Amino acid sequence: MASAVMKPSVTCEIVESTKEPVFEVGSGSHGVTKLVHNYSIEDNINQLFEAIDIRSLSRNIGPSHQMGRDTLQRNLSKRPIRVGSSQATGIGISEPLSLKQALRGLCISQASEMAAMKRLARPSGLSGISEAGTIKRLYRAVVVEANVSGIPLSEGKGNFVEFSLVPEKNVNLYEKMPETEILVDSNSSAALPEAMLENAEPRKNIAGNEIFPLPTNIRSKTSGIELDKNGSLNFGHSLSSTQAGKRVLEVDKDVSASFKIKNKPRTSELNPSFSPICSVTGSKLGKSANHSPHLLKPAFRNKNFIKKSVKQVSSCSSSNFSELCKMRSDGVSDPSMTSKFDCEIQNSSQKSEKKESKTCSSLSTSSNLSSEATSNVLESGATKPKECSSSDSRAKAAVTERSRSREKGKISQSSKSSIGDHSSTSTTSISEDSSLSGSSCCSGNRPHMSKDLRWEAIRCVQRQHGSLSLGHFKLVKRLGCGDIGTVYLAELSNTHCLFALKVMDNEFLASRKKLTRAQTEREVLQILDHPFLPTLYAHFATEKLSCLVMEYCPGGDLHVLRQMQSGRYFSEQAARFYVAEVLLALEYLHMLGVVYRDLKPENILVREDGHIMVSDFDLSLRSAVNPTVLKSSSPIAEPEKKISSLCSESSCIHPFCLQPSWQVPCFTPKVLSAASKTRKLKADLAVQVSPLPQLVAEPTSARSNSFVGTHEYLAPEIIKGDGHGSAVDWWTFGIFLYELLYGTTPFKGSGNDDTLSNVVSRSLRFPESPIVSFHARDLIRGLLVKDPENRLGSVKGAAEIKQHAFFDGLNWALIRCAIPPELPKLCDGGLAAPATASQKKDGIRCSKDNKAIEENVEFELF
Ligand SMILES: Nc1ncnc2c1ncn2[C@@H]1O[C@H](COP(=O)(O)OP(=O)(O)OP(=O)(O)O)[C@@H](O)[C@H]1O
Repeated sequence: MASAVMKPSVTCEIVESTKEPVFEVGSGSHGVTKLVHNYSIEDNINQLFEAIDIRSLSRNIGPSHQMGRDTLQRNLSKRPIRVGSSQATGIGISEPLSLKQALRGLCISQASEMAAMKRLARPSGLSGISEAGTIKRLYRAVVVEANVSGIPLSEGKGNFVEFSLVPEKNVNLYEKMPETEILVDSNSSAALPEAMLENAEPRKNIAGNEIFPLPTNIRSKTSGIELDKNGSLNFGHSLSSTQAGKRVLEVDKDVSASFKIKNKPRTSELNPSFSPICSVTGSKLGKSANHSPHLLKPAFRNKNFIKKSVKQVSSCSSSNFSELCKMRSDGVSDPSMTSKFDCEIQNSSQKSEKKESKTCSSLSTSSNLSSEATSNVLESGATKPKECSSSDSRAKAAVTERSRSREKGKISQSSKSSIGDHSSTSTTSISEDSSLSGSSCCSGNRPHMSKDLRWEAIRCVQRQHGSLSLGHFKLVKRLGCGDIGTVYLAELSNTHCLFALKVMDNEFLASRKKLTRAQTEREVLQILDHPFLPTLYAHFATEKLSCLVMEYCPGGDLHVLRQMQSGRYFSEQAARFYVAEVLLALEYLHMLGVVYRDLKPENILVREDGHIMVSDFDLSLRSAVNPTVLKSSSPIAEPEKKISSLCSESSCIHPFCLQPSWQVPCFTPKVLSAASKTRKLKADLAVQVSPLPQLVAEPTSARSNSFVGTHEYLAPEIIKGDGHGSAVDWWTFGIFLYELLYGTTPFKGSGNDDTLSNVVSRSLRFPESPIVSFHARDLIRGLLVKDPENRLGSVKGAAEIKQHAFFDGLNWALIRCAIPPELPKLCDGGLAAPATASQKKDGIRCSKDNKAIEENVEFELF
């Protein structure tokens, strides 16, 4: 019986095995292993590794036995397991050097892919990671090309042996989050803007999915599940919809530069009966999933679940979008499911076409709008929806539930209004089509939302009815009204798909010279595809009305949310989160050549999951953008930044900070061969790092003389009429941060004129209370520099601002997966914050609106 014996000599040899005969091992200083039994290759390789293990162990057994025992213990605790075994009793790998020898010729990329697959396949609670260090984290699974390793193989047994090196120890999941990875669906990953990916290095696994390292304190947005500090699972936040506190101030500025202001004063009182802030950590998602009829983001990638859902799909009525939508809201996100949906939808549309709409498409028939009335708003040539005898009871129930869920109360209104004057603009207008007729689905080339079933719901209606019209929507409630139109929560009939429907009166727009604004908004919306910006699903127009079908954002806006905070200001942490997301949205807009110009808390809507959505683009300035690659200044020029960026924090944001666990093994195998080496590399980099070039895509050529914005947010150069460009967004960004932190804007005067003069001439002051960190104040100071040339962000745009110390430790690339600040409790249905008396009227007015449309009387738009 062959057995392996460790010789306490310098050269270790594997001589014999006391167990089952596996190897007969040749002796000698080289320790050549000779295969004498035709056991499985797995066993052979395992044995080889045992031998390596033993050999390396023996090296440690020298003069001190104690040392040898310690090493043995250490190494035992790192033991990986055999292929296919769930027990940690297989091969032992003790030292990186031995491992390197043994694993020469490994296919590293395949190894890491398999590691990722295996980790994902394991129950999360068991995904502990041993202390074996970087090498074992990244080499958990390897494919050994046996012939490269010098192991003779039996013919016909194949040349590959798969090893799984998995950790044995279960550890606190939360602690080990930095070492885990998130699987991002290949399609949705495309949604990550490049700016957000600058620090994370995704790699593709076998399935073609991109894998990103997952740092501490993150959750999977797709699953909606997050981990608290104890490692226990919480469900995603939901926030009540709060359209109420809109600072509505209608401002018209005619060509002659004077402007009329209809000021609806901003009351700063909240209804005392409104519930104070309370944590929603817990079961919110489940609740909102039940009550809120709008679609949730794709959820779990759970095989079983998907299978089950596929069954449901195949058995569901092909014409019933409700089912499809519901299933999507239940979390079906698998691409295969989408194609399945597509098939079903295709079939459904074909079938229903064949049946000449005799079978109930009921897409518009259960609408509140009567067919007679809808004929008024149906565009010319559109097929008039047929009457349907049976309405969708589930849709009705959902709507009833929603209307029941409207909470009562009173909320403050904002006095900040947007001033829009394009009269003197020198904007480069990029217009696609200005015709106000026809309808269009805007799904083209939008990877971020491509899996969203709402696209298909709209397409389905278009297929069935030729084009989309107002008659296909049930208006659920009025969300609010702006300078150029009124926004409704609307359900695409019979689909459970909710949208924000912005309805604009063409005549009104023309008479107030606001057609350009409406057009700008549509054009900007059409090019957006970003997690923090709204999706435009479709737009259509009649002779009388123009409509934008947008993504509905149920969480209200930051102005209202701020007033719900104690002290009416956000904590610094919450403010940092919101401004960071806004910054990414602005960065994306600037890259598209869009200067936003209307940043204020009122325009920052909160999604159900607590992340933000920047809205309202009618004041945007569009221009060409010239991306420039700027060479960073030398590390000597910015010693503080560079060195501080090389910190030990796993969530460091600085592009120069190379996190060992974030390295892509394919490119840096040597760096990752041992934790100590990585540490050394990191230390070396602190000295040697050479500056990387930076991509700057600021629309620096954008110039305008328009007097646009909101008084308290207007940049000095706008007020002075000096002409302005993208730097105005960094000014407003400073005011925005100030308001979130202090609950007021810095230059607010007793009236608008006062405010404007303060903006131009008064120096920036910070109140003593609340106490705000130096970094936050420093950032505000940098942004609120009156001369736009010297303003932070004016040279390198968002990239400059992102590097400010206020954002230290923030993971830009994965912020959309970060846990948003706690939100006030959702009211039932998650649709609305407390309704004001006027809102209560709105509820009634909603139905009146429909009536108004029906009767073609003055539609309450403005
Ligand atoms: N996608 C959306 N989801 C939910 N609510 C929305 C959405 N878009 C707009 N709203 C709400 O509808 C209201 C009107 O929005 P709109 O953008 O038309 O006007 P505004 O913000 O006052 O801008 P402006 O007057 O500058 O056009 C706002 O209170 C806003 O909160």
